This record gives sequence, structure tokens and C-alpha cells, in this order.
Amino acid sequence: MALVNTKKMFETAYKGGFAIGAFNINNMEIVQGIVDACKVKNTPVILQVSAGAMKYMRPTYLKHLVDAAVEETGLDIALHLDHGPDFETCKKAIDLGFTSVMIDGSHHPLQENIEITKKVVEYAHERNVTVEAELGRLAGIEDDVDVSAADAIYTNPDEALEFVQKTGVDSLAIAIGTSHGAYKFKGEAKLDFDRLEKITEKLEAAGIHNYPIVLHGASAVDPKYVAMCNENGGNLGGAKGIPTEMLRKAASMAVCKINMDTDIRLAMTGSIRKVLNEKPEEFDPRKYLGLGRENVTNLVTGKIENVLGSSK
Ligand SMILES: O=C(CO)COP(=O)(O)O
Ligand SMILES: O=C[C@H](O)COP(=O)(O)O
Ligand SMILES: [Zn+2]
Ligand SMILES: [Zn+2]
Repeated sequence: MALVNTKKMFETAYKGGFAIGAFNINNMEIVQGIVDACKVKNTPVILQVSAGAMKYMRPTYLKHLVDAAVEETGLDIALHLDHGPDFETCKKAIDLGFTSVMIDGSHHPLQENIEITKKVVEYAHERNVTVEAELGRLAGIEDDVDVSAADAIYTNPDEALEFVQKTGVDSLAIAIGTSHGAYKFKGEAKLDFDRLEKITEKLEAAGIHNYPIVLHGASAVDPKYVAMCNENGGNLGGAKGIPTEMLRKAASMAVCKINMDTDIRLAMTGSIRKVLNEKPEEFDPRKYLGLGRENVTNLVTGKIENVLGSSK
């Protein structure tokens, strides 16, 4: 058993109208909590690591930990670099054994984004590594923002087609109203599904079929874990995520990868706060990290059942 890239995962996800969960990992308990749920539900999974997380976990520990998850579970697991900022970081991840990388050139002008993405695609494809890129800015906008403002930051369907054609990138992260973190909407939650539909139509019309789209900033910000934080000394007032029905809808469309980090952080932090608050005499890390791991498993189980639909 070895790590796999995302190619087959996305093919089956697209055809089956489901999505693969991409969860950010930062330590052993998070890795174990995620794959414990995936094992019971028999689902492929993407474990993703930001540049910051790679530094925190330390590359060699990280690689061995994820290899252990494959060995223990026998599942299809992809190890993916999340938001790779430049070619060098992507190269480093590929050389370490990552099977998938994201090059995030979304903050550059279109042509520059195309150039750096192309460079990563070339290096990655020679090594059987799949590549994700990003187009559009991942910012939540207020409900009363007019259409031209949305047009300026959300992914432009014509540019998406040009981008995919010119770079040969394997999947594309788009901006349709999601954003990173625990505060996604001030008012009502809204995503631009018409834009997602239009992007797929453009690709299909150009002969690019079943093209996998990625949704970043897709945590639901589960009120249960927000409450667990707040009831135990936390202060996360006004936290709000993407409603589950919207994520389901996206998964039934062209979205094949749904990124979640904030939900994992909240489950972990809520659990730790709860143990330490309820038992001030406790100082065994296994007690609070153990509950954290258990709740990561509970959270991911719920995601597989209610959001992703990825069980085999
Ligand atoms: O997109 C993400 C990681 O790339 C995570 O998004 P959330 O902050 O919504 O969990
Ligand atoms: O999209 C970003 C992820 O949530 C990772 O965040 P991080 O850079 O703090 O590890
Ligand atoms: Zn970005
Ligand atoms: Zn992201």
C-alpha cells in the first residue's frame, strides 16, 4: 500500500455525484481522528498540509505519520500540499513524497498565475503527482454587494477555461462565496451556484469533460463545537459557516474536493477546553488530546454521511 494521487478519486467522485473530503492535518491526533472515521466508513480521503503545518509537524515526522495511516487502514489516501505559495514549496513537497500539490497563484495577475501553475504542473506530472490551482479571490462578500463587485473577486468562467487549457492543471479551486476561517457570513449564507454551473458549461463545451472543481473554505462551523468552546472559556461569538445543504449541492455538481480545516480545529479545541475546564486537576495530555481525537472522528463521520457521500 502506498499513497495515491487524486486522479481516480476525482473521476469516481465526479461520476458518482459525491466529493472527497480534504482535511487539514497538524498533529498525530488529528491524523488518527480523521482516518479512524474514514476506515469505518470505507472512504478515500485527502490529508492536506499547509506550508505552516509542514513546518510545525516537521517534514520527516509528517511523512512517516501519513505513511503509517496508509499502512494501518489500507485506505486510498492522498497527501496534498494546501495553498503552496510558490514553485519551491511545491517541489519540496513533491520531493518528500506528496502525491498531490496545490499551487496557489490566485493573488497574482492571470498570466502570472498561469505561468507559475504551468511550471508546477510540469514538475509534478513527470512524477505522477496531481496539481490543484486557484483562480479568483476567496473572500466572503456581504449580502448587499452588487454583481460587479462579485464579478471582480469571484472566478470568471471564461478565465477558468483559459486557465485550465493553458496550464493542464488537474483540478481548479474557485471562488463562489466561501472563505477561510470561522466567520464566513455576517448575514445570510449565500453561494454563487450559477457561476459554478457556468464554469462547468464552459469546460464541457470546450471538450473538457468531468473536470473536478475544488471548494475551499467549506467548513460548516458546527454550532456544537462552537458552543463547546464558548461554554468552556472560549470567545467565538458570531462564528458562522457554510450550511450542510449547500455543501451537498456543491458535491452533487462538479465539486469533487471539499476543504475543511476550521471544523477540525473547533472540534479539537472545544474538546481540550472542555476537559481542562471540567477537570482543573487534570494534567495528562492523553485525556484532553484523546477527547479531541474522538471528536475529530465524530466530526469526520458526520461529514462523510451528511456532506461528502464518499463511502464505498
Ligand atoms: O480551505 C481550507 C483549507 O485550504 C479550509 O477552509 P475552512 O477554514 O472553511 O475550514
Ligand atoms: O487554508 C488554510 C488552512 O486553513 C491552513 O491554515 P494554516 O496556514 O494556518 O495552517
Ligand atoms: Zn488563495
Ligand atoms: Zn483553502
